[in-house]
Amino acid sequence: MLELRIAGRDFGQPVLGEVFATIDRGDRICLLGPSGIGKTTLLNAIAGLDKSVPQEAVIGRDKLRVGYLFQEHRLLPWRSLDANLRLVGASEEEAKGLLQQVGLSGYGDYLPDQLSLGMARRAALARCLAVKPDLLLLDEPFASLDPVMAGELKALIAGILDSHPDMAMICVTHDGGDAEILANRLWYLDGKPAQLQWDSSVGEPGLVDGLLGRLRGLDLAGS
Ligand SMILES: Nc1ncnc2c1ncn2[C@@H]1O[C@H](COP(=O)(O)OP(=O)(O)OP(=O)(O)O)[C@@H](O)[C@H]1O
Repeated sequence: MLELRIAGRDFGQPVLGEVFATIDRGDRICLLGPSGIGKTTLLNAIAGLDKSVPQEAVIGRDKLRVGYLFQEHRLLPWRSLDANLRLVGASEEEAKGLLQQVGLSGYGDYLPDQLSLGMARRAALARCLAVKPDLLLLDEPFASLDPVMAGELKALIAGILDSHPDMAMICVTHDGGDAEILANRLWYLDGKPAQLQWDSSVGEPGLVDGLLGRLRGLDLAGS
Protein backbone atom coordinates (compact mmCIF):
# COMPACT_ATOMS: atom_id res chain seq x y z
CA MET A 1 0.00 0.00 0.00
CA LEU A 2 2.78 2.40 0.93
CA GLU A 3 6.53 2.25 0.59
CA LEU A 4 8.85 4.51 2.55
CA ARG A 5 12.17 5.43 1.01
CA ILE A 6 13.00 8.40 3.16
CA ALA A 7 16.59 9.52 2.70
CA GLY A 8 16.67 11.66 5.84
CA ARG A 9 15.57 14.95 7.37
CA ASP A 10 17.62 17.46 9.23
CA PHE A 11 16.83 20.69 11.00
CA GLY A 12 20.30 22.20 10.93
CA GLN A 13 21.43 18.97 12.51
CA PRO A 14 20.44 15.49 11.34
CA VAL A 15 17.26 14.14 12.94
CA LEU A 16 15.99 11.33 10.71
CA GLY A 17 18.33 9.04 8.84
CA GLU A 18 17.26 6.61 6.13
CA VAL A 19 13.88 5.03 6.77
CA PHE A 20 12.87 2.15 4.52
CA ALA A 21 9.68 0.21 5.21
CA THR A 22 6.47 -0.94 3.60
CA ILE A 23 3.02 -0.54 5.08
CA ASP A 24 0.18 -2.84 4.08
CA ARG A 25 -3.57 -2.55 4.46
CA GLY A 26 -4.60 -3.54 7.95
CA ASP A 27 -1.15 -2.93 9.46
CA ARG A 28 -1.44 -1.57 12.98
CA ILE A 29 1.93 -0.13 13.83
CA CYS A 30 2.95 1.37 17.15
CA LEU A 31 5.95 3.65 16.76
CA LEU A 32 8.05 3.86 19.89
CA GLY A 33 11.31 5.60 20.65
CA PRO A 34 12.96 8.03 23.06
CA SER A 35 11.57 11.53 23.47
CA GLY A 36 12.70 13.95 20.77
CA ILE A 37 14.14 11.22 18.54
CA GLY A 38 12.01 12.09 15.48
CA LYS A 39 8.73 10.18 15.71
CA THR A 40 6.55 13.19 14.82
CA THR A 41 9.05 14.14 12.13
CA LEU A 42 8.58 10.68 10.61
CA LEU A 43 4.77 10.90 10.80
CA ASN A 44 4.85 14.33 9.13
CA ALA A 45 7.04 12.93 6.36
CA ILE A 46 4.67 9.99 5.84
CA ALA A 47 1.66 12.33 5.79
CA GLY A 48 3.29 14.57 3.19
CA LEU A 49 3.22 17.60 5.50
CA ASP A 50 6.98 18.06 5.42
CA LYS A 51 7.77 19.67 2.09
CA SER A 52 11.49 19.09 2.66
CA VAL A 53 10.88 15.37 2.21
CA PRO A 54 10.39 14.70 -1.52
CA GLN A 55 7.02 13.26 -2.61
CA GLU A 56 8.86 10.29 -4.18
CA ALA A 57 10.12 9.26 -0.73
CA VAL A 58 6.65 7.93 0.14
CA ILE A 59 5.48 5.78 -2.73
CA GLY A 60 1.73 5.22 -3.02
CA ARG A 61 0.56 8.07 -0.80
CA ASP A 62 -1.03 9.91 -3.73
CA LYS A 63 -3.57 7.07 -3.96
CA LEU A 64 -4.40 7.10 -0.26
CA ARG A 65 -6.60 9.11 2.06
CA VAL A 66 -4.73 9.95 5.22
CA GLY A 67 -6.28 10.91 8.56
CA TYR A 68 -3.87 12.55 11.01
CA LEU A 69 -4.66 13.00 14.70
CA PHE A 70 -2.15 15.62 15.81
CA GLN A 71 -1.04 16.12 19.40
CA GLU A 72 -3.25 19.25 19.47
CA HIS A 73 -6.79 18.97 18.13
CA ARG A 74 -6.24 21.52 15.33
CA LEU A 75 -9.98 21.94 14.83
CA LEU A 76 -10.99 25.38 13.58
CA PRO A 77 -11.84 27.11 16.87
CA TRP A 78 -14.43 29.48 15.37
CA ARG A 79 -16.47 26.66 13.82
CA SER A 80 -18.78 24.20 15.53
CA LEU A 81 -17.85 20.52 15.60
CA ASP A 82 -20.49 19.92 12.99
CA ALA A 83 -19.00 22.61 10.73
CA ASN A 84 -15.49 21.25 11.27
CA LEU A 85 -16.64 17.85 10.05
CA ARG A 86 -18.63 19.29 7.13
CA LEU A 87 -15.51 21.19 6.08
CA VAL A 88 -13.66 17.94 5.33
CA GLY A 89 -16.54 16.53 3.32
CA ALA A 90 -18.89 14.87 5.81
CA SER A 91 -22.59 15.21 5.02
CA GLU A 92 -24.96 16.41 7.75
CA GLU A 93 -25.93 12.80 8.39
CA GLU A 94 -22.32 11.58 8.39
CA ALA A 95 -21.26 14.33 10.80
CA LYS A 96 -23.99 13.26 13.18
CA GLY A 97 -22.97 9.60 12.87
CA LEU A 98 -19.29 10.39 13.41
CA LEU A 99 -19.97 12.39 16.55
CA GLN A 100 -22.09 9.54 17.82
CA GLN A 101 -19.29 7.09 17.03
CA VAL A 102 -16.82 9.03 19.19
CA GLY A 103 -19.29 9.53 22.04
CA LEU A 104 -20.13 13.17 21.27
CA SER A 105 -23.78 12.88 20.29
CA GLY A 106 -25.51 16.19 20.83
CA TYR A 107 -22.27 18.23 20.75
CA GLY A 108 -22.50 19.20 17.06
CA ASP A 109 -23.16 22.87 17.89
CA TYR A 110 -20.31 23.18 20.39
CA LEU A 111 -17.12 25.06 19.59
CA PRO A 112 -13.86 23.12 20.12
CA ASP A 113 -12.82 25.37 23.02
CA GLN A 114 -16.00 24.46 24.90
CA LEU A 115 -14.80 20.86 25.15
CA SER A 116 -12.51 19.10 27.59
CA LEU A 117 -9.16 17.88 26.27
CA GLY A 118 -10.44 14.32 25.95
CA MET A 119 -13.60 15.41 24.16
CA ALA A 120 -11.66 17.66 21.79
CA ARG A 121 -9.36 14.78 20.95
CA ARG A 122 -12.35 12.57 20.18
CA ALA A 123 -13.79 15.33 18.00
CA ALA A 124 -10.47 15.52 16.16
CA LEU A 125 -10.59 11.74 15.75
CA ALA A 126 -14.07 12.11 14.21
CA ARG A 127 -12.60 14.58 11.74
CA CYS A 128 -9.88 12.03 10.85
CA LEU A 129 -12.55 9.42 10.21
CA ALA A 130 -14.61 11.85 8.12
CA VAL A 131 -12.04 11.59 5.34
CA LYS A 132 -12.56 7.78 5.31
CA PRO A 133 -8.84 7.20 5.73
CA ASP A 134 -6.85 4.32 4.30
CA LEU A 135 -4.11 5.30 6.73
CA LEU A 136 -4.71 6.70 10.20
CA LEU A 137 -1.81 8.50 11.85
CA LEU A 138 -2.07 9.05 15.61
CA ASP A 139 0.53 11.17 17.40
CA GLU A 140 0.49 10.30 21.11
CA PRO A 141 -3.33 10.13 21.26
CA PHE A 142 -3.39 9.35 24.99
CA ALA A 143 -0.90 12.00 26.15
CA SER A 144 -2.09 14.32 28.94
CA LEU A 145 -5.34 12.40 29.45
CA ASP A 146 -6.23 11.01 32.85
CA PRO A 147 -6.13 7.20 33.01
CA VAL A 148 -9.91 6.85 32.71
CA MET A 149 -10.14 9.09 29.64
CA ALA A 150 -7.06 7.46 28.12
CA GLY A 151 -8.59 4.01 28.64
CA GLU A 152 -11.86 5.11 27.06
CA LEU A 153 -10.10 6.57 24.04
CA LYS A 154 -7.99 3.44 23.67
CA ALA A 155 -11.10 1.27 23.68
CA LEU A 156 -12.73 3.61 21.17
CA ILE A 157 -9.75 3.43 18.82
CA ALA A 158 -9.53 -0.36 19.20
CA GLY A 159 -13.23 -0.60 18.23
CA ILE A 160 -12.71 1.67 15.22
CA LEU A 161 -9.78 -0.47 14.07
CA ASP A 162 -11.90 -3.61 14.46
CA SER A 163 -14.63 -2.14 12.29
CA HIS A 164 -12.16 -0.95 9.60
CA PRO A 165 -10.02 -4.04 8.98
CA ASP A 166 -8.42 -2.61 5.82
CA MET A 167 -7.38 0.66 7.40
CA ALA A 168 -3.71 0.90 8.33
CA MET A 169 -2.61 2.77 11.45
CA ILE A 170 0.60 4.22 12.79
CA CYS A 171 0.35 5.31 16.42
CA VAL A 172 3.17 7.11 18.19
CA THR A 173 3.27 6.20 21.84
CA HIS A 174 5.64 5.95 24.78
CA ASP A 175 3.67 3.14 26.35
CA GLY A 176 4.30 -0.46 25.37
CA GLY A 177 0.88 -1.27 26.84
CA ASP A 178 -0.76 0.72 24.01
CA ALA A 179 1.09 -1.46 21.52
CA GLU A 180 -0.21 -4.60 23.18
CA ILE A 181 -3.79 -3.39 22.74
CA LEU A 182 -3.62 -1.62 19.38
CA ALA A 183 -0.71 -2.97 17.36
CA ASN A 184 0.10 -5.99 15.27
CA ARG A 185 3.45 -4.49 14.37
CA LEU A 186 6.06 -2.48 16.21
CA TRP A 187 8.57 0.08 15.06
CA TYR A 188 11.34 1.34 17.30
CA LEU A 189 13.06 4.53 16.23
CA ASP A 190 16.43 5.41 17.69
CA GLY A 191 19.93 6.64 16.89
CA LYS A 192 21.48 9.86 15.63
CA PRO A 193 20.28 10.27 13.00
CA ALA A 194 17.28 8.14 13.89
CA GLN A 195 16.45 4.95 12.02
CA LEU A 196 14.00 2.12 12.52
CA GLN A 197 16.10 -0.06 14.79
CA TRP A 198 13.42 -2.67 15.05
CA ASP A 199 10.53 -3.44 12.71
CA SER A 200 8.75 -6.49 14.06
CA SER A 201 7.62 -7.47 10.56
CA VAL A 202 11.19 -7.66 9.27
CA GLY A 203 13.51 -10.42 10.34
CA GLU A 204 11.65 -11.27 13.52
CA PRO A 205 8.05 -12.02 12.47
CA GLY A 206 5.52 -12.20 15.26
CA LEU A 207 7.94 -10.98 17.87
CA VAL A 208 5.91 -8.02 19.08
CA ASP A 209 5.72 -9.53 22.55
CA GLY A 210 9.44 -10.24 22.55
CA LEU A 211 10.25 -6.72 21.44
CA LEU A 212 8.00 -5.26 24.12
CA GLY A 213 9.82 -7.36 26.66
CA ARG A 214 13.15 -6.04 25.42
CA LEU A 215 11.84 -2.46 25.53
CA ARG A 216 10.70 -2.99 29.11
CA GLY A 217 14.13 -4.37 29.89
CA LEU A 218 15.57 -1.10 28.62
CA ASP A 219 12.90 0.78 30.58
CA LEU A 220 11.88 2.69 27.45
CA ALA A 221 8.32 1.59 26.89
CA GLY A 222 6.50 1.90 30.16
CA SER A 223 5.65 -0.99 32.41
N1 LIG B 1 10.31 22.47 12.67
C1 LIG B 1 11.40 22.15 13.38
N2 LIG B 1 12.45 22.99 13.44
C2 LIG B 1 13.57 22.69 14.11
N3 LIG B 1 13.75 21.52 14.77
C3 LIG B 1 12.74 20.64 14.75
C4 LIG B 1 11.51 20.91 14.06
N4 LIG B 1 10.68 19.83 14.19
C5 LIG B 1 11.37 18.95 14.96
N5 LIG B 1 12.59 19.43 15.28
C6 LIG B 1 13.59 18.75 16.09
O1 LIG B 1 13.69 17.41 15.62
C7 LIG B 1 13.87 16.52 16.71
C8 LIG B 1 12.78 15.46 16.66
O2 LIG B 1 11.53 16.04 16.97
P1 LIG B 1 10.19 15.20 16.98
O3 LIG B 1 9.09 16.09 17.44
O4 LIG B 1 10.02 14.55 15.67
O5 LIG B 1 10.53 14.09 18.09
P2 LIG B 1 9.57 13.06 18.82
O6 LIG B 1 10.27 11.75 18.83
O7 LIG B 1 8.21 13.09 18.18
O8 LIG B 1 9.49 13.68 20.27
P3 LIG B 1 8.44 13.46 21.46
O9 LIG B 1 8.44 12.00 21.79
O10 LIG B 1 9.02 14.29 22.56
O11 LIG B 1 7.11 13.98 20.97
C9 LIG B 1 13.84 17.35 17.98
O12 LIG B 1 15.18 17.60 18.36
C10 LIG B 1 13.17 18.63 17.55
O13 LIG B 1 13.62 19.72 18.30
